[in-house]
Amino acid sequence: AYSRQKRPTFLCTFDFFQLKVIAIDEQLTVIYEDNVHFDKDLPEFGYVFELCSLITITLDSMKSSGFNFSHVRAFSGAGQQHGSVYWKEGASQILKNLSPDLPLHQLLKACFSVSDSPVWMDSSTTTQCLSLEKAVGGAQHLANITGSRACERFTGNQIAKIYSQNPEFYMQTERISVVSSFAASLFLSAYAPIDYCDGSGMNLLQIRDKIWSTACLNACAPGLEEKLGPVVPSSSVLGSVSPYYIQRYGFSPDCKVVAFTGDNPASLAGMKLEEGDIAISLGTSDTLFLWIKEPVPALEGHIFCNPVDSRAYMALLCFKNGSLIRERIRDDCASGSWDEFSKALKCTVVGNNGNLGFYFDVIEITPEAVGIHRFNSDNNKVVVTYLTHCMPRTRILATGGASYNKEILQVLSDVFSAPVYTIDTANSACLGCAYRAIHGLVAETSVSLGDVVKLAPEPRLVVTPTAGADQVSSFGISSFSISFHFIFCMF
Ligand SMILES: Nc1ncnc2c1ncn2[C@@H]1O[C@H](COP(=O)(O)OP(=O)(O)O)[C@@H](O)[C@H]1O
Ligand SMILES: O=C(CO)[C@@H](O)[C@H](O)COP(=O)(O)O
Repeated sequence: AYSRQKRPTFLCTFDFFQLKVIAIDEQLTVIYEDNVHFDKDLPEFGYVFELCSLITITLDSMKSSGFNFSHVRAFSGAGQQHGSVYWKEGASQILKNLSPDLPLHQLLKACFSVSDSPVWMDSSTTTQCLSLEKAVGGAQHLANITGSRACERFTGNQIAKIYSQNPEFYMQTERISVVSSFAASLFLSAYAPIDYCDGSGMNLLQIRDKIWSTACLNACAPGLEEKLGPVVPSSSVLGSVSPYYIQRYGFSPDCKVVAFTGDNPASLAGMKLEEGDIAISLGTSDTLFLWIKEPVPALEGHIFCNPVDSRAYMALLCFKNGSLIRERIRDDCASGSWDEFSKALKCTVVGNNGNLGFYFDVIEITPEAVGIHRFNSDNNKVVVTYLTHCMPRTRILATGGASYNKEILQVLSDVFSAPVYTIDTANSACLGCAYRAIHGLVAETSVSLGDVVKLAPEPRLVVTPTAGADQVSSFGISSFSISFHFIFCMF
């Protein structure tokens, strides 16, 4: 099916639970899409190797389905933000000499100095966060430099913890990648630089100057700049795909690898976000993000460099208790069925007669809170202020696994009093990387991503606010972030 003249651009996204792949042709039409999950397909492996295994499984399966890799002009990818991978001394030599007869996870066995690579869900670095903020003159000052106050999951603090608890592992490390640059390194068979956008999820990058902050690096671990390598614009062509993929899968030697980035930044590209839009990704985490022109870092939320336009920025709020909570509630209250879950939502009146609950099974990031907090309509504990954040023209662009659920999108629409749109795939990060791959080929000529993808399908309207929803007083809530939780807790 893929041997037609059109040359597909191929991309993948990675996190530590699943790998997704999408290929698009020159008309920006999706011609291949697949997901591989760890738990189903790889129960016997552990961690970073699992990601390598997923890449092999996915590419092998594309090959056996007849996918013509020789037509791929460029690809890019995305990975969960903040996670880190520690390459052991000598790993770059092993990477350079991969035998195409063997799968990646077998070839890279001796390559890692830390076997349990930290992922974004890790919250065990409070000590390191406090010390980083102190070292640079306080939380707001750190936010002014790096876009965020010190966050437990951010890579700099994770590195600082590894250095303080296992200095020998740190010393044996020749390179530290984030998940996205790790995956790009596999395709280049050489260490890939970190892109500006994922670099700004580390508490280490000066987001205005786009250089590592010496003060932050020094506060985390010695010799860190060398282990991190350079940072590059997110649209950079990093090089050509390595001989391993040419020989094993038939990629063209001209196929370019465009810098990989974070999953949320890639979704921003995939959803073709416009000013005034709010994107909401309902994946494992729930995230809300916007395209912004000027960074105004605060103590809540994050400002990242924009993955599409190096002069702009991206604001993001991340909520840890996302799909995993919805799954728990589905299992507790809806017999484990999304259909039952949706029916329950559908027959709940807008505003749930003033009953509401906040469900933080694990310590939440935004806000820092834990436990289950439910309030009935007589309870005064919820501070009432109406949402004022949506402009009349605001569109909510929803993505991620839970955006398949129309009833959840209806609640979203009612809470924000704004129409909710989706794109044809919930894998917007994947699609965004395909767009970024094409853009990478022309980015140096100052063509914008918007120009490259202007023919791509526009987001589709799925739901509009229920009449009167904006008048329901129980929707009065104290902050934007609380509102975001509230929408999932109505039944
Ligand atoms: N019909 C549905 N209704 C609500 N949630 C769903 C539905 N289908 C899938 N999900 C949720 O989507 C999540 C996966 O979303 P996805 O965007 O693929 O995750 P990730 O953030 O890891 O890339 C699952 O954890 C699951 O709970
Ligand atoms: O930490 C963040 C954003 O700051 C998360 O959004 C991660 O980027 C991973 O998200 P999931 O794919 O697990 O939802």
